[in-house]
Amino acid sequence: MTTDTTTQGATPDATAPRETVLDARGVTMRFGGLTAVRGVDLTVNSGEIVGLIGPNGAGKTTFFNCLTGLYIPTEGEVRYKDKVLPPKSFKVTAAGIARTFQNIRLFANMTVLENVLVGRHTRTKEGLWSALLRGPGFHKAEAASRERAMELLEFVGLAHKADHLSRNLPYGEQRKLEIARALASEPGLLLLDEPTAGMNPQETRATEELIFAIRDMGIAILVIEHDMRFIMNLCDRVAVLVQGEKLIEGDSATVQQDERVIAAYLGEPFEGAPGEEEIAEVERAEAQAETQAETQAEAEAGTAADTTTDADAAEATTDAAPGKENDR
Ligand SMILES: Nc1ncnc2c1ncn2[C@@H]1O[C@H](COP(=O)(O)OP(=O)(O)OP(=O)(O)O)[C@@H](O)[C@H]1O
Repeated sequence: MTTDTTTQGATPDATAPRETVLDARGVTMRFGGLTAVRGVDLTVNSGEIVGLIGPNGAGKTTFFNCLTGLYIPTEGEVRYKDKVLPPKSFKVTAAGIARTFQNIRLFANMTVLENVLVGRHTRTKEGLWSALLRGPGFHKAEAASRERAMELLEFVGLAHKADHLSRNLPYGEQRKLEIARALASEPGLLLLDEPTAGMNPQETRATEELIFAIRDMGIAILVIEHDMRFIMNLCDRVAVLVQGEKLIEGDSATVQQDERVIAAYLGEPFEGAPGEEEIAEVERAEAQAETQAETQAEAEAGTAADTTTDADAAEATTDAAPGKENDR
């Protein structure tokens, strides 16, 4: 990777004026009877890396989908730089929000470079006729797009694989390519859905550095992740979703120490919890087996003691038998 690895979790210039990049208010998403997201407010400011965490099924991806026009929220409003977002994903991308997906969505049979070029289409002005006629305007725009795409591949460390088919990249590099493709739309806000899923510790560390470098380019970031160490090290602010609702929001230390967050992650035993009865049954059976084993051990020890006594007694009897010495 060619990014500057000296960057840290704190924003580069804390005194720089902050602009609200994303402003989600009262976002609710219902699927029939299920409320996946309920009244969630969240802001992301320029220069910030904000984390969104929560247990499985908490509604994190659904919330992302509401922000990016994949879902139209049942209630609430999402603004990007003070403009209400249109409910269409390509328009949201054009407005300035790019994203990656939890399940990588690359064009498997396209090259690495082509995948990034696809990501640029919202920023190219050449229309259909220009493309069909392939005039000078088209060639100029195409050359500029390729140049920018190569810069982005250089940035994520994949320039040397520009001609490889994306399906042949190792998993960690596919995630990097997804990020390069998202950056190709020149976003002001990048949403990352589990960017380190399936990565080894080295790849995770490299991704952390890459995200800091993206932030330093002036792109605000909202990231979903299950790796707590990664998120706490990376983020200026963390919001916690539990069962569709925002439980708490704050800096890493505040969130990490919050007992409700710990309980939501580790789980607290509660009356009638699934499996409680089974656990109790296993414990009873184990206790019973232990008692039986102890009783048996005692019984065996007792028998052994009896046998020893009998033997000793027999020996004593033999020793005491008259004429014994004479028999030897
Ligand atoms: N399209 C859909 N139709 C019906 N229910 C859905 C849909 N999408 C998500 N859900 C439900 O909404 C809830 C929240 O799911 P979501 O995927 O947003 O959670 P998550 O926090 O991203 O989970 P994970 O960490 O496992 O990815 C879940 O109960 C899920 O089954």
